[in-house]
Amino acid sequence: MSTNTVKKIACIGAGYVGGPSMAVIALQCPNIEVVVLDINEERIKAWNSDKLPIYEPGLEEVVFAARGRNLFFSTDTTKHLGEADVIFVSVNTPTKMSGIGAGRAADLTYWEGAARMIAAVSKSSKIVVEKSTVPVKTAEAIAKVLTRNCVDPNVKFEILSNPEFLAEGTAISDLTKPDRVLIGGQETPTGRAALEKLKWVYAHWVPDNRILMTNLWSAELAKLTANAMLAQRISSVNAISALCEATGADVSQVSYAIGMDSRIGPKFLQASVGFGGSCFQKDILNLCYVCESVGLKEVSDYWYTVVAMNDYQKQRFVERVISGMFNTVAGKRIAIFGFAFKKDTGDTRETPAIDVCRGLLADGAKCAVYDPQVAPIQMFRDLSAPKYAWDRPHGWTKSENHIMESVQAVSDPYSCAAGSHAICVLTEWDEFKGLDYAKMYDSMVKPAFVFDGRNILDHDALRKIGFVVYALGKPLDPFLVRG
Ligand SMILES: NC(=O)c1ccc[n+]([C@@H]2O[C@H](COP(=O)([O-])OP(=O)(O)OC[C@H]3O[C@@H](n4cnc5c(N)ncnc54)[C@H](O)[C@@H]3O)[C@@H](O)[C@H]2O)c1
Ligand SMILES: O=c1ccn([C@@H]2O[C@H](COP(=O)(O)OP(=O)(O)O[C@H]3O[C@H](CO)[C@@H](O)[C@H](O)[C@H]3O)[C@@H](O)[C@H]2O)c(=O)[nH]1
Repeated sequence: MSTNTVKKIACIGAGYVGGPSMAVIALQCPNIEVVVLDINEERIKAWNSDKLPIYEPGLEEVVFAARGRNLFFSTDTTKHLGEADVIFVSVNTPTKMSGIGAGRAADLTYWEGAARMIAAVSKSSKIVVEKSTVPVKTAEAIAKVLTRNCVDPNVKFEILSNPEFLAEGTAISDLTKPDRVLIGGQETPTGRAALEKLKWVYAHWVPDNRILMTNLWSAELAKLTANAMLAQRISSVNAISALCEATGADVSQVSYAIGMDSRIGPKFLQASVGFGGSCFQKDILNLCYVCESVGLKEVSDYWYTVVAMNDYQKQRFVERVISGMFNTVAGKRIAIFGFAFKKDTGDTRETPAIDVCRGLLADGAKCAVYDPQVAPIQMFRDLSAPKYAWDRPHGWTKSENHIMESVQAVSDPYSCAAGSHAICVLTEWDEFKGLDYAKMYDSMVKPAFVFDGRNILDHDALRKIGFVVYALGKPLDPFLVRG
């Protein structure tokens, strides 16, 4: 038998990363027992039910195939952490809300809690794998927590960094056919042995040349850098979208033209109302904070502009809506099409829809929101939560009355548009492309506006119906240009 054999894997954190990534490992490695653990009992209950706690194309098939065979979801951390030889930690690493580094630094409370749990129950040596996105050098801190808290001095911990690059909405295909799997470890004999063990797990389905092995700090930093560079592309094209509107250029044509340059490439050049999601902003702020803490203020300032440009883009969109509608939206019903941060997910973390709705509500609008995957309770929570409160297991539940009064969650797009002055497209759901806009037009207040924050609709067809159309980064409709 190979010395690399892993018999049991446990994962702390049954969220968007822990759930899907462990399900794929279980499916691909039927001889390894995989147990996903969480402190959130409701979440574990949902993972064990027919209605999984997250929506992700292809996820049900994978979970239903492996669950009960070699994939388990549990809250019994003591038993399963004690038995596992490899432990992934995939807990949330939110932005700090208070204290030193508030608003930028990563809050490692959950990570430290997980490390203390591992130390308390470990009676045999373990490989502990950082799956969460963490600041560079976290492995060093975690090693100290583990070794100083473990009751048995013979127990050894080897820490690996194995950041996750999946994107929501495509998680299962990203996990099944990853561009690369990155594993960082210590450059010592025991570190190299641990690297080989984890590589052995992935080698069940990932080709050898796609499994990269680096030192710990490179792996930790590569994750933050990948997200920073992806977000930077979006902020760059969004910056150009503003210039397009001012000059009559068309951002889709500009993106296409530059994307044909093989050095630039065509992906991630889609102008939008702004990037959202739980990772980009958090990880850039985290990167900025790491830079600052080692005295690299200029480097920090450089990356910070990516977030600042994203905030500008969301604000710019709100201002376009308000100025287009005769400088006021007070008392006007605005149909919001899409609340999730991207299509094919029900996730609303840091979705640009939150900032756009808040901006419109602040000007007195009434927002009617339709999203095929987002539950109304989630929308209300998001619109009333303080910044960064969402990324905590026992999150924010308070809803402010004035938000409840001005926001309506609607279960179909036609009722959402009826009686509205404008439709704002904030998520690129495919179903929005095939709707009967002529029917909607007839039910709306005139002039009826469409503000397409994703550039997914047929703008010429909408204009023919009679809509005044704003398309992000495209030549402005004369109606919207102030005389
Ligand atoms: N969401 C993504 O697409 C994505 C992709 C790559 C990396 N990441 C990173 O992965 C990490 C996890 O992200 P996520 O989206 O899965 O978060 P999530 O909030 O969906 O899941 C984290 C889970 O950890 C649980 N948890 C926290 N502390 C715990 C503890 N001590 N014991 C047991 N469970 C605990 C929480 O209850 C929660 O269910 C973050 O660092 C994130 O930046 C996320
Ligand atoms: O050209 C583009 C591409 C994306 N977006 C927006 O950018 C955000 C993020 O999209 P995406 O990156 O596809 O989804 P995430 O699930 O946030 O995945 C990112 O963040 C994850 C968490 O770290 C990483 O693992 C992934 O590699 C990285 O793509 C969304 O609001 C998108 O609508 C654009 O506006 N224009």
